[in-house]
Amino acid sequence: MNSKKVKIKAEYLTKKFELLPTKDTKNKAKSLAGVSTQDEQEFWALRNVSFEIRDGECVGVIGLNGAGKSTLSNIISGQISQTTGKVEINGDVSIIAANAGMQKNLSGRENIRLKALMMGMTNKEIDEKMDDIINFSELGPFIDQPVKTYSSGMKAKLGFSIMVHQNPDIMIVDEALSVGDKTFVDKSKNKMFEFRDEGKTILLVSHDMRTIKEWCDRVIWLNYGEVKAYGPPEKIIPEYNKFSKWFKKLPKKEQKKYKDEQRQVQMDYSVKNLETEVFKKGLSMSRKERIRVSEGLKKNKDSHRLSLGSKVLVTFCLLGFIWLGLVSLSSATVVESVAHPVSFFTEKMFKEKPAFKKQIKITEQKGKDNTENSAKNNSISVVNKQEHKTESSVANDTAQTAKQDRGTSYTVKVGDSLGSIANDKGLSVEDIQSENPGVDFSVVNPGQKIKLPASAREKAQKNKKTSAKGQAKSKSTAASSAKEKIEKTYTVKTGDSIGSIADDFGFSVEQIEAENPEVDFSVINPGQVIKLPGSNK
Ligand SMILES: Nc1ncnc2c1ncn2[C@@H]1O[C@H](COP(=O)(O)OP(=O)(O)OP(=O)(O)O)[C@@H](O)[C@H]1O
Repeated sequence: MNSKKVKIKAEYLTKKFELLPTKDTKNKAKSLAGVSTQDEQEFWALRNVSFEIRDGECVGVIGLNGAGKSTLSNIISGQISQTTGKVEINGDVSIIAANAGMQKNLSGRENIRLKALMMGMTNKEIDEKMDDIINFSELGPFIDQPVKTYSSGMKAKLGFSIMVHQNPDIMIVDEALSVGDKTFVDKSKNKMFEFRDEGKTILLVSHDMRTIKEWCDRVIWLNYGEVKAYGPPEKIIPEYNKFSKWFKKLPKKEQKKYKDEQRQVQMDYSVKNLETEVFKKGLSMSRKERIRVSEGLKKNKDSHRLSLGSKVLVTFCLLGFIWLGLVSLSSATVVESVAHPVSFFTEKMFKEKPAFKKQIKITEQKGKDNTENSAKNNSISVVNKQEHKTESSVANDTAQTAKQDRGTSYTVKVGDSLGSIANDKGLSVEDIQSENPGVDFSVVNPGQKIKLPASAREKAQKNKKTSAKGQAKSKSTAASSAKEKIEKTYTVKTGDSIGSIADDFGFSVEQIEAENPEVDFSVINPGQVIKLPGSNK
């Protein structure tokens, strides 16, 4: 038995991608919401992948383009999640792949800090290592340029420098060294040998069989998402080379046919197939083991899909927002709309909001005021304005009454009694009682709905309007007498003369002189107060 500690253990791993045939935004939106579309096609990039990697091992991952190598390294580094199965990782993982985890708009230096912080290093530790990382990367002044301006070799240099200085337990190198220049690759290889000698675990994804042979203790050969073989390089590499030769020798048409058939198998795959494969191989499994495996196969769902619970929650929130929107546009309150949804939709939703209605009424009234005012003299306009203002408030009152009385009911509020309601509405207690024959009015409860007699209500509104007009009239009289009082004296302003004052107020000069016998009107000064006669000429 191998005494070395397991560093990576993968069991019955699968990875399913949804393929969308078009870039249709409708399809994209559906996919994000977790709704499957008819056009959607499943593609199993990994199928039933199981292996173990132990402490200090360097394992190579090989296979044709599209075999699933990067998908596997991304699952192990935690960048994407598997669809089914289990991955056990014991230690810190760092991945270097072309573009892996680089922020394109940040500079090389900023990316170093970001990746190091993500690995749990402190700013002080990063500052101490920053110069070493930059020197190792050989990027010189380009370290302060945005990564989006780097060549693929420069990105690989930066990624590799960051990784070796992070000193992780498990290193995943995905084709990153194939793009660097020879000097850098040699330097990086030496560094990786040092790591391997320190007993660290390395997963190396490569098409270069020489490097795989030179470095790896074991090799995983992936073929169209499946593990075709797993073993020592001296056994696996010749098998793979033989297969590669066979494939390359096929006529183009045959190559295409082979690829299409394999891809079709990847599209037709399902968890059911996986279960059949697993249990066929594991006929000798104990019942307990079968249950454990079965659970593992169901456990991980696609992370980009919403669970049923999340879908319900999202739908509920959306409906809630729509409901609140409708309530804000209607004449009902949220509580009313929830308590009486049917009447909310049939009666309240399509009625104008009272506040909106009130606004229109006031605007109309203002327009009326303006027309009337322009036709009358100033003193009358003051009074008229007061009267109209009062009528506006009657309009407001009426709108408010209409709001309360809309339909035929009134909702009892805290502190209401039958008497107070009757009083407020300008009705008699008997009016209300006769409109609600079955109701016991000895006790009225907040929230209780009572009917209001329609005719009496109109009467009440009329009464209210009349009394408001009466109030306006008396206010107008009061305003006139106030004006008379004000006009008994006049304070002389700059530019006034006895003649101009007499003209302005409709008196003769003699009348003013007679009212002010003590005043010498040959000179009058601004600020001087003079009496005005009691009546006009
Ligand atoms: N996000 C995705 N959506 C749909 N299909 C995907 C996605 N990512 C990868 N695939 C598909 O999964 C399969 C495996 O891809 P992967 O990149 O793992 O292959 P690979 O072995 O690393 O290839 P290469 O040697 O060319 O790098 C491919 O057929 C690829 O088209």
